[in-house]
Formats: sequence, C-alpha cells, structure tokens
Amino acid sequence: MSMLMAAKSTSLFSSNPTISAKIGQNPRGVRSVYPTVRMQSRVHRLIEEQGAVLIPGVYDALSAAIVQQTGFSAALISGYALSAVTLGKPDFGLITPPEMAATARSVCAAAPKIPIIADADTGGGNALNVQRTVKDLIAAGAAGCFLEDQAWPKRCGHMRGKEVIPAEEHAAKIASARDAIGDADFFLIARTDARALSAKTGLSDAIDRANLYMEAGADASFVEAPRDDDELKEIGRRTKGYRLCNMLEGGRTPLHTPDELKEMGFHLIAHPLTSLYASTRALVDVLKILKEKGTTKDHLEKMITFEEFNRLVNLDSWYELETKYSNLRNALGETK
Ligand SMILES: C[C@](O)(C(=O)O)[C@H](CC(=O)O)C(=O)O
Ligand SMILES: [Mg+2]
Repeated sequence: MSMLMAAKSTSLFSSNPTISAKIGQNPRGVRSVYPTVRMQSRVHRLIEEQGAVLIPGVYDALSAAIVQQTGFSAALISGYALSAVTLGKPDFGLITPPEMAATARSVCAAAPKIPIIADADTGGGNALNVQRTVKDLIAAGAAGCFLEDQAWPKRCGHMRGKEVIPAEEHAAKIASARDAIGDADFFLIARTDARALSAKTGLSDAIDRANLYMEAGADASFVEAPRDDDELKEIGRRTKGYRLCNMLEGGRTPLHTPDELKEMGFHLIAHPLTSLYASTRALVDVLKILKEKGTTKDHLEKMITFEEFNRLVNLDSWYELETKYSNLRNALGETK
C-alpha cells in the first residue's frame, strides 16, 4: 500500500443544508466517524497517472484474465453480468453480497496485476450490512466497490421502475462503508440512481446526492443513466471530486471515448457489459451454426483455437511446474 497520503478538503455535509443539519444531529457527529486524511489507493494512483481510466466489466476468472492480458489497467465485476452468468437471470436484486465476494476472490486471483472494483449493489441492507459487505470484498482482494442508493430489491440502472432510499440514509451507508474500509487500499464509489425518478428534477436531485455522498466519505461519485451530453457535462461541472461514467451499450447514456468523457469531467469510464454482451453474441452465433449444421468444421474462425486458448490460460507454466516437481521427486529418489 502506498504511504502517500491524500488530504481531503472537507466541508462535510455542507452542500445540502437540510440533509447536513439532519445528519449533523448525530450526537457523536458524523464528522468524527471517518478519517479526513486518507491513504491513497491503487485506483487513486491510476486516475492520477491516466486522467481517465477505462474499466471493462468482468464476471469470472477467465474474463478477468483476458482483460488483464489485453492490457487494461483495471476491471470491474458487474452485478448485471454476474447475475447473468451465475443465475441466467436479469439484474433484478437476485445476486447476494457473499456471491459477489466469492466471485471477487476468483477474479482477483486470476488478474492479480490490476485493481478490481466490485459492484456491491445496495450493500446488502442497511449501514451495518454494508460493513460486512465491504470487509468481505477487501478480504477477497478487491480494490474498490460501487455502493448505490436504490431501494431493495434493486435493478439495473437502465431498467424502468427504479426507486431510491432517502439521501441521508444512503449517506450514512457511505459513512459506514468508509469506516469499514479504515486504512485498506480500497476505493469507494457512491452511485445514485435518482436521475430516473423525475424528468424535471431528477438530474439536480442526483447531483445533490452525489455531492452529499462525497461529503459522507466516498472517493468518487457515479450518477447513473444521464440521458444526453448536456446532462453529462452538467454532472461534470456540478459534482465534486472524482466521477465515474457508465457506458452501457444499448443503455440511456450516449457512448463516448475516454478522451471525450475526460473533457466532460469524468475520471473512471466503466464498460460493465461489453464482455458479457460480446461473449453472449459469440455463443449465440456459434451454437446456432452447430445446431443447424451439426458441425463447426467450416466455421472454426468463430472460435479461439486450441493453441490460443492454452496460451491464454498459460498451459506452458503448468507443464514447467510438472517437470520441476517430477525432477525433484526423481532427484530425491536417487539420493535414497
Ligand atoms: C454497472 C451495473 O451496475 C452492473 O451491474 O454492471 C449495471 C450495468 C448497466 O446497466 O450499465 C447498472 O448500470 O445497473
Ligand atoms: Mg450493478
């Protein structure tokens, strides 16, 4: 962990006087609950180096290994994709925090060189549940998480029918997550789904929430599902601190390059579903061929080859290990 310390300038909960006053009524004082000086995390360092970090979604060890080998500097475990690959079901609040933590363990082991951000959804309940969820993700090796303000059961941010919990309740969950993080190398991204709630005031509400959550201890904010470039730019202008932008193919937000989004004020560019949608397309297409023709012999270009796949999972290193220990066994046998 870096010993660099990142000083945080704080005017805690001051951006929204009503909510600030309410949270400030906590007799212990929210201000004292979490540190005002933070350890700099791996994700902070990537942002400082790159300006805007492009982060593809993964859903298992193999997809994570591919993302690392392709040269990306971070990955995120998408809750949507995890629900799809483990349950074959939509992102509708069906995945539990322990399932996400178990996936984080295998993903972090398969892509040990890059920080992995996990989708913690709503954190599994209230401010107390959030602490267990965050600690489990840290123990699994994750380098950060999203924590969103949807009411349970949540759903994908680009689906209809969303609801959110009160802003101060989510701010308390963020403060709780911050406490659970302590000195760990872990980057907390506070997401708000409030944009969807009102055509008129949704964007302003979402921006106010993002700012409140930053004051409650988040490292970055994530306003989910802005609808056009004007909204993206307004988020870039009016929210404080680091910002994540979610690029969902087929979603409500127009797609942009990292350079374009950097220009609009974003620092983390998530592509949560690119891997899932691409691999699903490939499966649908090749299985259709197999079903129709009964063979893939004329369509081998649709698949990775035996050799390429073995390289991907580093088969040679396993042969080397096998040789090493069988040589050792033989050498020990000779010395008897
Ligand atoms: C980012 C997300 O939380 C995810 O689970 O991948 C989803 C995916 C998406 O629709 O972009 C979400 O936004 O809810
Ligand atoms: Mg999600």
